[in-house]
Amino acid sequence: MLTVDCVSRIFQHGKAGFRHVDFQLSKGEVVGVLGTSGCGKSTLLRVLAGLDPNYQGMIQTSAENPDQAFGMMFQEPRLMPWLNVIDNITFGAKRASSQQQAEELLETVGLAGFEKHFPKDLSGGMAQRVAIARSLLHQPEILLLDEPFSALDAFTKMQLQDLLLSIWEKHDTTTLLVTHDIDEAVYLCDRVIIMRGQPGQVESEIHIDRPKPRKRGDAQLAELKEEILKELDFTKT
Ligand SMILES: Nc1ncnc2c1ncn2[C@@H]1O[C@H](COP(=O)(O)OP(=O)(O)OP(=O)(O)O)[C@@H](O)[C@H]1O
Repeated sequence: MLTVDCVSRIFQHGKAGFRHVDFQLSKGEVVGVLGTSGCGKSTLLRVLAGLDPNYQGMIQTSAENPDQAFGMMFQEPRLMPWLNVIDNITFGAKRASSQQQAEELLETVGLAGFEKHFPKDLSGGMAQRVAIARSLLHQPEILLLDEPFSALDAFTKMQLQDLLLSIWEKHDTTTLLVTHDIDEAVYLCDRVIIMRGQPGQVESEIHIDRPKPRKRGDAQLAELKEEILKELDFTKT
């Protein structure tokens, strides 16, 4: 569970990344964050992940061990080129069981047998699969995804979205997904938070009450997409 209570990030000279953000995530919930460029989505994820401690407000999780509160994945895989796949996944891990867990995760993401490959030998989609495995290694309470598939081609993106769905089904991982892709949000999320403005604030929330797995062409998802576009002020589409 995650509670974000009146959180703001003010940069030097009083410039705000985002302001007075409030929301909650329940166990196993997948929540999307949508908003126009510059409204503070990435800044918010950085603050939640503990990469930027200079925020105001309160952030609370139910994780007993703070090191296990968040796992993070970015738009690009951020693998270390001099380490093979398995060493990239276990890099920095302290537990003796990490090696075996990494091998299991590699199988989960469809890359069994690629343990000894180096990042230069992987496609963009394969590298993001490794990044997914790495983000799950310490069994985080909450997964933070910052536009994880936006650099991938359409087919690879759909494969990885379906991979996330199967991981959620198995692990019930609470997830916050920042995306620009409204189709992705309505296909994957239980709820979408809409941010607007500069500095950004939470403007509204839309519940995607459709059973999973969903059909990408579902007419009700198309209606929800329309609703989101209206909330974002793209009324002509
Ligand atoms: N270190 C910083 N110092 C000053 N301003 C910053 C800093 N980091 C981000 N900002 C500002 O905070 C605002 C929010 O940026 P952020 O990257 O979080 O937006 P975003 O919604 O993720 O944008 P995009 O969708 O384009 O990725 C922007 O106006 C940005 O210029």
